[in-house]
Amino acid sequence: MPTSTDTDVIRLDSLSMLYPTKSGGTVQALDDVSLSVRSGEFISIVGPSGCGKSTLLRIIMGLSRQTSGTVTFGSSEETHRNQLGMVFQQPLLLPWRTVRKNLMISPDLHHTRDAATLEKAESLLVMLGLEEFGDRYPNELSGGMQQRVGIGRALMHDPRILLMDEPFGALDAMTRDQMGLDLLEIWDQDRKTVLFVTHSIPEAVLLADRVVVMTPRPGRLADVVDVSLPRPRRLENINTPEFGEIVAHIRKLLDSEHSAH
Ligand SMILES: Nc1ncnc2c1ncn2[C@@H]1O[C@H](COP(=O)(O)OP(=O)(O)OP(=O)(O)O)[C@@H](O)[C@H]1O
Repeated sequence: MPTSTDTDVIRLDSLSMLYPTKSGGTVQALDDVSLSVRSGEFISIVGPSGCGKSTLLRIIMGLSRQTSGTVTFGSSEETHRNQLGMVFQQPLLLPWRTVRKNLMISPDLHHTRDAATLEKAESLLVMLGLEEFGDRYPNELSGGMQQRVGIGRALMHDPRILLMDEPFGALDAMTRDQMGLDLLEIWDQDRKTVLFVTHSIPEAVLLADRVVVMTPRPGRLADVVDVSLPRPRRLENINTPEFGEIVAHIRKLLDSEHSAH
């Protein structure tokens, strides 16, 4: 059981997930995952392919229902969904809508378009460095810019918690590094709580306060590693011995879990 405090925004208690298979059996994706996430924390989640990282975010988001265990938001389980924003690996933009109108998808769907939501979209365009591109269509943007729109869309309703599932996985290495730093800048403005899934250990360490390391399927928590490097973080941090030590420690954890299976 995780130790809970007043500032916890998400608490996972003994989460397990079994998926039914077509042959009538089951696949266990998660096994007894417990974690407390504090308000404003940036948590990265790493683990081998198929260990249940996406499943974990989908359960928190409410897109999947766990087989057992509980997810608690703040002090209650209710009305949490509008506190959550999710960013996927593919930004899933509507190609026939401009950038501005892609940001407005949710207000348009929920008939909440008003002066405040339009103003929010404009301020996000500025924050994301896309003010020149509001009237452009997704196919006129680079991959990094498209992903920025995806992040903007998740931020439209000002969620307290941002769930990010390999958001930079489809980007080239340089764009990816820059996007990580941009994300930290956005995060620094109002310190949302972030859960960030990635396959890159250096990216996980560069961004996070803590890195959750998962075992191969069924995903359990191998360890939760503190990253006490000073902020603001910069790419130069990657070359420091402290950074290298944390990365090596996580790599070792993943390797030992891999060989134990
Ligand atoms: N809807 C589903 N039905 C059946 N099995 C599923 C379903 N979704 C995921 N799984 C299985 O559950 C396990 C965990 O999948 P999940 O996508 O959560 O892993 P992941 O860690 O995010 O993987 P990756 O890093 O490759 O994206 C996998 O074995 C996968 O095949």
